[in-house]
Amino acid sequence: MSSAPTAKHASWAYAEQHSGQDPVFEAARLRAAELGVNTIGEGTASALIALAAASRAHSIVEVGTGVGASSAALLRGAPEAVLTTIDVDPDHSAAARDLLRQEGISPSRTRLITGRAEQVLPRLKTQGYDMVFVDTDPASAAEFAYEAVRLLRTGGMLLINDALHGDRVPRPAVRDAGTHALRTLERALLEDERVTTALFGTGTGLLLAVRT
Ligand SMILES: C[S@@+](CC[C@H](N)C(=O)[O-])C[C@H]1O[C@@H](n2cnc3c(N)ncnc32)[C@H](O)[C@@H]1O
Repeated sequence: MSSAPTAKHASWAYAEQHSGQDPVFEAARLRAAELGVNTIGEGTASALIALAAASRAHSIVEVGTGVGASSAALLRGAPEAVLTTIDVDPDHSAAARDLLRQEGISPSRTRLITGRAEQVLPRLKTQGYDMVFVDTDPASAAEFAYEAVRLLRTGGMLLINDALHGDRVPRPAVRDAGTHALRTLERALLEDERVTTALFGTGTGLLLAVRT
């Protein structure tokens, strides 16, 4: 028997707070509010830390640095990793640099690229990476995801943030372009024989595709 929607929501809210408040992610949230950009919540941060730790990643690519919360989470989980992170907005890259300093990450572990991911991703090495995290806008997520699958080694993980676009993707009546793009991407990855997928309700949706 399925649980009532309110109980489901309470479970989701409880899971989001599983790891408790963290000063680095709290600082990220405040900086993101100042800059008017979204950032990951505590639930997504703890998922990224755990998945990066499980993957024992050495090389990670991130699309959508923002204020650097997800960068900090990925590098905290994978202490041996070097992160290549791309953002088109120099103010966001600067905020991320500050946050990573606060997290105690050596600058030698991050390659912060200010530029459009459409131009940067094609230059990165095929099967050269253990993880790719995509956190930009829904319309471009599909394009970046296809590039990301090319970048991954066998066993590597692609993670698409905001894969449920808030709560829009599960509601059939919602048909805006971004929601449609994310539904199409979910189906495309499900049918892609190079990966195996799982869709988590963490944060605003986290779609995982593991390169087989
Ligand atoms: C939701 S924010 C990322 C939040 C970040 N992952 C965090 O946890 O703080 C999305 C970011 O994607 C960047 N962005 C949007 N389109 C882009 C593109 N085509 N290439 C590179 N960055 C892009 C924006 O400037 C913004 O900083």
